[in-house]
Amino acid sequence: MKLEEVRKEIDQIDEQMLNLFLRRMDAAAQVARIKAQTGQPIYNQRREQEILDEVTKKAGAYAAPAKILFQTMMDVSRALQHNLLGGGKELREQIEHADAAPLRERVDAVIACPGTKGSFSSLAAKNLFPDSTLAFYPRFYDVFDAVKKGEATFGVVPVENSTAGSVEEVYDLLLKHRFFIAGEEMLPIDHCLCGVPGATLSSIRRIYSHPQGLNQCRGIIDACSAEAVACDNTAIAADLVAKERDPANAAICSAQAAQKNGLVILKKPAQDIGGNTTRFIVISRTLIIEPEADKISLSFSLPHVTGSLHRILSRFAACGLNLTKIESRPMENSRFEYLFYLDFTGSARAKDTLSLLCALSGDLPEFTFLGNYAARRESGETADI
Ligand SMILES: C=C(O[C@@H]1C=C(C(=O)O)C=C[C@H]1O)C(=O)O
Repeated sequence: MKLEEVRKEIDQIDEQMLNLFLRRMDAAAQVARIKAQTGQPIYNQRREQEILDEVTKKAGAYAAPAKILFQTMMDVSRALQHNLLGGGKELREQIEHADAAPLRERVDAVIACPGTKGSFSSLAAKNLFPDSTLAFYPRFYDVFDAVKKGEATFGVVPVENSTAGSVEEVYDLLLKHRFFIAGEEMLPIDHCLCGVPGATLSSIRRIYSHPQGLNQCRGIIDACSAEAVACDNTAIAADLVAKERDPANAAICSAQAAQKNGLVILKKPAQDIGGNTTRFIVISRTLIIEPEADKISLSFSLPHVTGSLHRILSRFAACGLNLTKIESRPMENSRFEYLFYLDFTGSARAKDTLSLLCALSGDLPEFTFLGNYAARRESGETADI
């Protein structure tokens, strides 16, 4: 057979398959109506397993791909049923009625930042909320606590750095509190190695910073043969070095934090890799979706079943949503089970995306919609505060 002939055959098969797929979806819609009358849940694991066992048995050499095909068909059949029965109604209402007032205009807001004046998070906060009041808390934990208690309207915390990777503690706190993400900021991070007046590169024996700062500046720590000492925050490290007045101590922090504490800069930039950038998020107890929101964050857990993550991701891809970040964190009180955290490009107000989110909220264990906000593609200026 010639290529053209085989392709003709494939076209015919596709047409038949498409018709059968449409019939299958119509049948699933009928099942949904019956389930609504009888009060049965949409998901029937036993029935799906029976179908998959049968497919695997009959598909011979193509058992594995046939299984993927049928699993995907059942995923979309369930999604259709969730939508027909108004699944994720609460989420739909929450998204449709979300507050859309821009962050920049919230002049009465109090913004919780980790560290003290000059911390990188506070520089990011100043860019996001130029006219709001900043309140400082020692640790990321305390920032989340301040937002929880209502002491602060929002919190600004770092989530990832281009050199050192994710700030895992922040992901864990986010997944524990299930706060919304209302915005993000990216800052170029230029670290300084600084000490008290009189300190030199050769007098340094201990270098204080947040673990992220230490990880971004391994080269200079090794060059000084110094001990790396972890602190809650880079600006707190600067404060500590200033108070101890020991020329053997140095801090890795922003130039602003060095200046505020009267420290002298021994090396700038102190980081190993050029273009060092950190991404920060705004955490909020209430859902805020600014009009230009184009990034969606969510989390869920998954059963340890072959292909379960792939199947979810393929549903996002089918909706035209591009995955920009995935993180898995161990779940509390369970061994080697994970919560997945995902960022996608997209607007939750777009019809198809909203339907997908609502279907997933009914389908996935521990599903949480974490927000829809304006993605930053370029780094903001490092503000002076
Ligand atoms: C269609 C049904 O609903 C769901 C979808 C299934 C499918 O697409 O085959 C199977 C079981 C259910 O999880 C059903 O219950 O039959």
